[in-house]
Amino acid sequence: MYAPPPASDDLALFLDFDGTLVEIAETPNAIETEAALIASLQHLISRLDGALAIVSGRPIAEIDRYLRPLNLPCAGLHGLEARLFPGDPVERAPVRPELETLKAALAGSGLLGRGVSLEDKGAALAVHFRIAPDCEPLVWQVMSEAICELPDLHLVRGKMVVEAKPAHRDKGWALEAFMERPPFCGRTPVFVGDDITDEDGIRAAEAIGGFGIKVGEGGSLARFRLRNVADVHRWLAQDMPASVHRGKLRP
Ligand SMILES: O=P(O)(O)OC[C@H]1O[C@H](O[C@H]2O[C@H](CO)[C@@H](O)[C@H](O)[C@H]2O)[C@H](O)[C@@H](O)[C@@H]1O
Repeated sequence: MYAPPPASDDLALFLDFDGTLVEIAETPNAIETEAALIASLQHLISRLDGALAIVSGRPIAEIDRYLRPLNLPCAGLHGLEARLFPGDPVERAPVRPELETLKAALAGSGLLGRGVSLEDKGAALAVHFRIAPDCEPLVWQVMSEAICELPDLHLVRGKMVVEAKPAHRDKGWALEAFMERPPFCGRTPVFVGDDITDEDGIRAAEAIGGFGIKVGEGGSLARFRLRNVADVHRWLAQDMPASVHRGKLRP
């Protein structure tokens, strides 16, 4: 895999959040967003005529909070939430009652509180074990046994996390939904991401004539690779005037 070409003005850019735009932290709330990143995104939105979207496993409300004052086209919860146009209300998939059964199984497992934590995102659940990596096999076992009885849900692995969600939406669906509409349609889609769930977005981009950029190590369908979050920031900031690069927002 090679370094990507500079971002040109005819792209539609789809950016994962954790591990791509912000460094991975010990817990979900411990991440930090750099002011220079906000400035780069703002500059790119104008260069790409608005064809830039965040596609994350987090809820859109959190993305908005971390990227304030930006309000971008965004897909959250791996596509279960979508805001296709900036400023629109967020469209949300219904919360499946099966998730309550899964929560009860997790509560009864004794895992929570031993360094394993539950992130209840409404329509999706994430079980984190970054603080207790030895618990990974048990987390997977408890969740996959519970899921056997709940065929409408499926499990996806992420970085030190197992997530449960309905299978009908993923990051590939999100990219395709954006690409049907202006200002994305007619452009070359590029998906940038670091995690297993980003491969759906990368596959969708490549399938319609675009390309993927894998961030960090590990196998990927992507044609291009950037080493880390800092390299992503440098790639996004190419061709930016120095004043923007230093993190100065336009009024
Ligand atoms: O699709 P993404 O934007 O990459 O979001 C994926 C998940 O990110 C968060 O968890 C991950 O990042 C945390 C902060 O760095 C880290 O502590 C955790 O171990 C990672 O799995 C978020 O909490 C999840 O809801 C997202 O699905």
